[in-house]
Amino acid sequence: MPLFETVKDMGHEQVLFCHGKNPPIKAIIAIHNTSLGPAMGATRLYPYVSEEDALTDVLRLSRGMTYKAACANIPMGGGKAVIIAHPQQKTPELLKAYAGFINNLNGQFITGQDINLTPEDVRVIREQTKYVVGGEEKSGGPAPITALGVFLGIKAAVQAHWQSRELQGLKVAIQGLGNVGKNVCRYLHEHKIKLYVSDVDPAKTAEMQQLFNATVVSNQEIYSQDVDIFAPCALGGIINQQTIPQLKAKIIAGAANNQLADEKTHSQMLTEKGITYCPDYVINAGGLINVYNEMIGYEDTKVMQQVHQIYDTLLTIFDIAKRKNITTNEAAQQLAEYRIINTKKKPNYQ
Ligand SMILES: NC(=O)C1=CN([C@@H]2O[C@H](COP(=O)(O)OP(=O)(O)OC[C@H]3O[C@@H](n4cnc5c(N)ncnc54)[C@H](O)[C@@H]3O)[C@@H](O)[C@H]2O)C=CC1
Ligand SMILES: O=C(O)C(=O)Cc1c[nH]c2ccccc12
Repeated sequence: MPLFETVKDMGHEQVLFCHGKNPPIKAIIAIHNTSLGPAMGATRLYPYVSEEDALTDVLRLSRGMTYKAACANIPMGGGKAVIIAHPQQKTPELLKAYAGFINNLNGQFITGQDINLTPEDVRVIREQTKYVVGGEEKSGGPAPITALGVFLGIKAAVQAHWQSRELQGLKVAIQGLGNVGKNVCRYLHEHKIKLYVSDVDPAKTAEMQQLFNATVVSNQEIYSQDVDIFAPCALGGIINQQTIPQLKAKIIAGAANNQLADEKTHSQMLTEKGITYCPDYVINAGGLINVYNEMIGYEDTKVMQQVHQIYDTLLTIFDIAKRKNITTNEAAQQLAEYRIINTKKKPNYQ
């Protein structure tokens, strides 16, 4: 699709193509919507196969951030950035050059750590720009809060799907046991849920087997497990034409961004199959909630209250979907767009 057609279709305000020769840098910063405040979104460094893939990823992720903030009642806009590079090409010079591009946006984009960036990388970026958040000592990073949000989302989906509060005895398949996935496992195990896990890193599956008596399965088999709930906590695009027919789970509730390979087609297929899908940007808002509160002054009780809202928001979304006979994905998008139109803009964060 021609560039402006796509951007118009998805509703982005600005897309910045960042290029430099010395050091060589290619990055894209996408600002989707700043109606509620400056655009927030962490930066992902990834060796994209093509520039088209990088653009598609950043456009979808940044729009997801707009909806994420709106659904979580965070008065900020949505953006996201990708640096097209292999992790081995990551140098302090590259990160500093990238920080220069963030500065050019004068606070309209606030970023932090996503895939393939470390807290140390964020420190390097912070030397050059004030528009980065995350990695504060006191909050312990966003992942444990994201995991709590996912756990609460699972509870909401169980309530909506089976009208039940009972978690004990349920079976959950978790794909990806990184910072979020392992904490999701911990919450589920504490509630006597049986775990089935996969990860490309055998050390991580072994740890979950040992700590929580999880059953280890391969990445190919994770989709077809005879479980109640599937929790994708690794990559995007995993709900697609190939995987949907394999699913036995009745609920999809996980942290990964961009879970649906094609939002319209695949959310429709899930609805037809009677699967309750928790829209990714609603259930994984814990990370954003955490970094936003670091920015404005962290208070545990406030963060907990905002994360617990994920439960109620999901129930509202399931209810809208049922009443209007639309997918949960469409319902979440409608809720987000309603809030964006009806919320008065806050002054800029500087
Ligand atoms: N950390 C956070 O607060 C937030 C994370 N997310 C999303 O949640 C997902 C997980 O995030 P983190 O745990 O922080 O990342 P992470 O990088 O710590 O963990 C990802 C895990 O997935 C595994 N993995 C990679 N490819 C896999 C495959 N094909 N099959 C199975 N496992 C595979 C990796 O080995 C790793 O253990 C990502 O998609 C991220 O964008 C979304 C919102 C907030
Ligand atoms: O939920 C996402 O995809 C995020 O990008 C959340 C997030 C994690 N760390 C950050 C730092 C600045 C802005 C957003 C985030």
